[in-house]
Order: sequence, then C-alpha cells, then structure tokens
Amino acid sequence: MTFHILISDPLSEDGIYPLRQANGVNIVMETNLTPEQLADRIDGFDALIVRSQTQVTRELIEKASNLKIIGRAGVGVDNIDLEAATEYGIIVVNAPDGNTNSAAEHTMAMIMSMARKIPQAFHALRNQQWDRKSFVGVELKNKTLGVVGFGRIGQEVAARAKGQRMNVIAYDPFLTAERAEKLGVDFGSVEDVLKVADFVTVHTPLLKETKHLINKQAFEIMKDGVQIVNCARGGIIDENALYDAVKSGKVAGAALDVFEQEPMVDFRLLDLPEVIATPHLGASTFEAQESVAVDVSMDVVSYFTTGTVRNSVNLPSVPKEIMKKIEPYFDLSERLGTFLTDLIDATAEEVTVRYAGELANMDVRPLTRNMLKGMLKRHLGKQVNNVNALYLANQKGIVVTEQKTTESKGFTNLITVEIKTAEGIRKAAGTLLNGQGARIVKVDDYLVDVVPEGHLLYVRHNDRPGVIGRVGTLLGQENVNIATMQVGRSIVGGDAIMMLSIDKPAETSSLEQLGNLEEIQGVTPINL
Ligand SMILES: NC(=O)c1ccc[n+]([C@@H]2O[C@H](COP(=O)([O-])OP(=O)(O)OC[C@H]3O[C@@H](n4cnc5c(N)ncnc54)[C@H](O)[C@@H]3O)[C@@H](O)[C@H]2O)c1
Ligand SMILES: O=C(O)[C@H](O)COP(=O)(O)O
Repeated sequence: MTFHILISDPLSEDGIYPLRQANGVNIVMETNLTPEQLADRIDGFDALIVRSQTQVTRELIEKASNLKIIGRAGVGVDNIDLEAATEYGIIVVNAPDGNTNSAAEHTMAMIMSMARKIPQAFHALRNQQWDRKSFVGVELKNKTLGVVGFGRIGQEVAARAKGQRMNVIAYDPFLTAERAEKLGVDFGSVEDVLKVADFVTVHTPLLKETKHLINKQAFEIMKDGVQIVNCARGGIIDENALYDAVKSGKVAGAALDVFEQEPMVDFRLLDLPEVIATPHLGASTFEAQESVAVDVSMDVVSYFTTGTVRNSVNLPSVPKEIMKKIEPYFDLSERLGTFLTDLIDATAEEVTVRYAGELANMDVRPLTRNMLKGMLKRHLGKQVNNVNALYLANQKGIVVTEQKTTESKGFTNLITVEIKTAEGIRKAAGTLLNGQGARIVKVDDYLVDVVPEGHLLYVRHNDRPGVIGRVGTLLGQENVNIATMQVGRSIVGGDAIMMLSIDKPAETSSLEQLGNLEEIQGVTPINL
C-alpha cells in the first residue's frame, strides 16, 4: 500500500530525508497552490505537511476524505482547524522544539536592530545619505525587558537578554516565584510587567485570551518611550492601537515579525519610521527548518509504520479496553479541571487527583490527563490534549499525583481534584449519578449538587438572612436568569457559598455590583 503525502509549504529538503528513505511513500511537493487548488488536490492524500502559510480549514478537511495525519513543521497550529481535524479523526502533529532557538535569536536581532535603528540607518545609507544624527539609539544594558509569555521561546529570549546585562521581568500564568528565581528573572502580573518595562516582547500563542492582549489600555500603562516586539503571532498586539501609540510618541519603537493578516496587506504601520519589520522570518534559518522538517517527517513515518506519534496535538492515546470503562468519566474529569482553574486566581504548584470507588481498581491515567487538559486549556488553548497534558503540566513545574482508595463515601465513584497554590489548597469532587449525568458534589468543604456545564457563579458570603434574596433580585434586575441555585455553609451564621447556574454569562458590571452587596465576600464566574 502506498502512503500519499502532500507538502504544501516550502520545507527543508534535508529535513524530509526520513520521508524520502521510507518505503511505500509517494511525496508530492506543491507549494504554490491557491486555497481552491489545494481543496481540489487534497482528496487522495493520506498526509498533509504544512508550515504557517497553508490554511487548513474545516472546508479543506471536509474535502480530504483519505487524510489521516497533518504535520505542522513548526510550533503554532493556529492555521489548522484542530476541532475539525479531531472531529474527522485526523491526527495533528507539530514540531514544538525545533525552531525555539531561531525564534529567540530573531527576537534578539529585532530588539537590537530596533534599539540602534539599524534598518533605518541602512535604508538612508542605501539612498546615499551619510546621516549620523537621525539614528541615535539606546543601550540595552540596565534596561528592563518585559516578557509576556514565558514558555520555550520567552525563556530563551530572557537568557539572551540577561547576556546583554538587561533586567528581565516576566509574566506567564504558569510562572511561580520559585521558577522565576531559578531562572534569574523577576515576575509579576501582566500589568506589573508592562508598567516597568523599557522593552516589551510577547511570546504567547494566539488564543481568545491573548487576542489584542496588548491594546490601547495596555499601551496606556506602559512607560513613555517603551519599545515593543512581536515575534510570536499577529493579533496579540492590536495593530490599530500600536499605530496610534507610535504616532503619539508613547511607543518609541516597534519591531514586528508577525501581522494580523499574512501575507501583509495593510502596510500603514510601515509608514512610521519607528517601526521595523520582517515577513514572519522567526523560524527561517537552515537549522530550524531542517530540525522542524525532521521532527514532523519522523512523526509521519512513525504514524504509518507503527501507528504512534511523538508530538501529537490532538490524539487521545488511550487503550481501547480501558477507554470503554473510563470513557464516561472523561468529560467530568476535564470539567473538574476547568472548574477549579476558573475558581483559583493563582498559579498551580501541585495537583492531586483522588479516585475513590471502583475507579480505584482501574488504570485512570487517561482521566488524570483529561483533568489536566481541562486545567491547562485556559492558558495553553488548543495545543493541550490528553496526550500532551501531563508533559505540559510537568514542563510548567506542576507536580501531579494520583491517589486511589476503594472507599467512596456513598458514591459508586468519586473523583476529587485538589490544587495547591501559593495561596492554599482548593478542591472539588465530582461523580456520575446513575442516569442523571455528571455532578460536582463538593467544593472545598461544602457539599453541593451542581451540574458542571454552562455558566456558573461561585459566590462566597456570610450566612445571614436576606443574602440569597438580594443576589436573586440583583441578577433579575441585570436580566440574568438563574437556572439553579445551591447553597452550602460550614456552620450556621458562618462562611457560606452559593453556586448559581445562569443562562448567560454575567456582565462585568453585574459581577461588580454583586461583589459590592452587603455580606458578599466574593464572586467568581465559571464557564464550562
Ligand atoms: N515568528 C516566528 O516565526 C515564530 C517561531 C516560533 C514560534 N512562534 C510563536 O511563538 C509563540 C510561543 O512559542 P513557544 O514555543 O514559546 O510556545 P510555548 O507554549 O512554549 O509558550 C507559550 C507560553 O505562553 C503562555 N501564555 C498563554 N496565555 C498567556 C497569557 N494570557 N499571558 C501570558 N502568557 C500566556 C503559556 O503559558 C506558555 O508558557 C507561539 O505563538 C508560536 O507560534 C513564532
Ligand atoms: O509557529 C511557528 O513555528 C512559527 O510561526 C514559524 O512559522 P513558519 O513555519 O511558517 O516559519
């Protein structure tokens, strides 16, 4: 049987030698196809290998009736419709480590070029102007670099910036004080970073949460004369807001490798002399291209020879027999992870998952991974799945422990998730009720009975007469319909909680008003 592979973006020829050496493969390289031509060509291929340029849309996937694996020779998978790929049973693999170094080096090259106005000076010289006055730069030494997104590339950039004698302050939802100390950087909230940085560089994926993370308000809190870099993804910085901030003089320099639309169509930013740019070249080195092509080719070969892959972005690796028994708990596990993450406003350091009842006699590792997926997806987005969740948690320094006991306190099975942060331990327990689906039955030490889906509000309050009524009245006035309400308390007149299920997410202003009500200690929205 022949395995047909289409490579639709330029890949290093040296890097695809694992494909060339494999038996039974037919490799087609067509790197100039329009989306329409690609859609016409895709049927009949077993594998598609891309970089960031090919848009692997749902429409394309629906036309690809033989497609089994998509290889992304690079990190970002935002050009691939992962939901559609998963839905159609197509494995997506990427090459997460292969271009880290090149992207970090490019970021430093951009920072230094921007600080010393090298592209502008070169441009003038090319035009035969010997101008030494217009291009006075600033030193990096003793300046503060703010790194937003402290993953593989963010950390490599920080290490290089320290080599330039810069101070580094970073923000990442997974960065703890201990880890920051170990890596020799300061850390704080995203606002802390933006307020003190002389240079800001972003290294997050493009997610719903990071879209326009650097916007008008973010620019307002930055130092006057700040310089800003985006070598991660177009869209993390709001380009209109950046244009205004540069025009007003607030931002003294911007270095961009990536854009909201690629290939670029709106060149307005480049009219500004303070802006320098490259056309998405962060990973464009011989070394990185060879490395990502080798990684992704090896995974494609491994897939069609053994059925296994190393860097899956969407493949649940669960043995069939185990899957059948524990499958009903997959969704509950994931929701418990997301529920607790929404509840906690601090970085997870340790996670313990306790399985009680019949589950204690089974291999529940896939459930733990699913819970971690629920926990991590808020910040890592689509790249986290059942296969890579534990790896990613460990990479973030989170210690994960499973515990089992056959005693389940009245439930056939009970899954309790406990998350330890610098602020203490929070926990939630859930079960499947016979015929009635999933329930969260305990939050911290409060007994509840909550269906873990939709929009929830977790309200901490003092157990006093009239509080529940006031909450109901206010939400009514705000046109928020309460579907269900659960109340739990420690002792009469002591601390208590309300878990409300509401029909639509509450506006920030409604949450603020709720939080200001008498006897209310705090309100946390949870979206499952
Ligand atoms: N310009 C290029 O050619 C090029 C090359 C390689 C990678 N990239 C892009 O760089 C980005 C980072 O790549 P990586 O390999 O370091 O990924 P990574 O997954 O190792 O790191 C991303 C980090 O962002 C953090 N994060 C998520 N949401 C956040 C938020 N709201 N605020 C702050 N941090 C947040 C995550 O916790 C994670 O630690 C990706 O978007 C990738 O596609 C661009
Ligand atoms: O996410 C990535 O790996 C980079 O953006 C590189 O993209 P490229 O493969 O198109 O150079």
